[in-house]
Amino acid sequence: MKTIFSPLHSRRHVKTELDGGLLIEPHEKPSRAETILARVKDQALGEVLPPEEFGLEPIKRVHTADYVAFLETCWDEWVAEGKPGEAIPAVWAGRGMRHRLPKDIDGRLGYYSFAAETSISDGTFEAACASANVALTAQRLVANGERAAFALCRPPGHHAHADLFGGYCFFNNAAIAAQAFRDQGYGRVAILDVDFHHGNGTQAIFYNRNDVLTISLHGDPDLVFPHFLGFEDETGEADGEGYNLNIVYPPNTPYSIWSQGLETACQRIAEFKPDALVIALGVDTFEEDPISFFKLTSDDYLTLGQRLEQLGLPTVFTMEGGYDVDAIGVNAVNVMQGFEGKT
Ligand SMILES: NCCCNCCCCCS
Ligand SMILES: [Zn+2]
Repeated sequence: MKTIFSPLHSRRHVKTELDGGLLIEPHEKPSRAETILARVKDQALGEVLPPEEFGLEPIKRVHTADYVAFLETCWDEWVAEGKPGEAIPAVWAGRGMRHRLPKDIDGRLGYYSFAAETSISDGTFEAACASANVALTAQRLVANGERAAFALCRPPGHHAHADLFGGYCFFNNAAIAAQAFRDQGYGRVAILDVDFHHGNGTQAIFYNRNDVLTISLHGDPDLVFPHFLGFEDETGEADGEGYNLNIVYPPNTPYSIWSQGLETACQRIAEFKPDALVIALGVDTFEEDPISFFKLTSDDYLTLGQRLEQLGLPTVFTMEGGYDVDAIGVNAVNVMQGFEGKT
């Protein structure tokens, strides 16, 4: 299987993440991508290719032009205001307030985000664009005949809404790849999000559409991020009614239970008969993940890959979460190797 990787991921190098009232070293750190790349090479998974440049148009098929423009300039605006630290949103429109775009950078950061753990500094926009190009290059390979391709995306994307960043995400790489399939004539596309956290952005982007089926298996939002979306009664709206599926699990869920949800998801996908499949691959479902609470083992990712291959679809994997950096390479590449038949 070919892997798409961009060294420009390292332009995303923030030094802070607001967590527990402290500014900690970010969980979403450059070594995540480097560790996965090393494992890809160590396992000779296949060719490693740089992304092609697709520009901002395919990104704007999913994200609003004003949001993209904001991400491009917000760091410079922040610095121009003489702020001493990294750009961190700290104020939002609460209940009864107005969702309008203010002029001030603090207001604009709040308007275009939903969480405060995702700092911005120089290079974030460049890295986010490169990550989208990685996903679009993998999509193009699959559209040109590859059975599957691994988009080694960093920063991740599945928490990003059309005009909101958060959860370490800026551009929704999985949604951008799915929309590219649609724009190239693939009538129906399924997105399966197996990250520990709900793919709130992906759900929101396609929530009123029936041409893209969105499914997510994740930790109970009553207990974990993103807290305010991802419940099982969210099934889509308008034309999209019945085309969103959330499967929620409690702490300490092992693969033997989680895979029952995977089975439900695979059956829904088979029923939908998509022309292409995008897997939003987070491996923060791992038993040792520092910010999650499922109990999947490294071998379970081989089994997961095998099951996904049985769907028999052209498949793009977009890398999402996974924060046990020592294990992320084995866990992510196990999915690809399982997909290719390794047991
Ligand atoms: N105390 C940890 C809070 C983490 N909040 C953001 C999680 C984003 C996961 C992206 S896959
Ligand atoms: Zn996650």
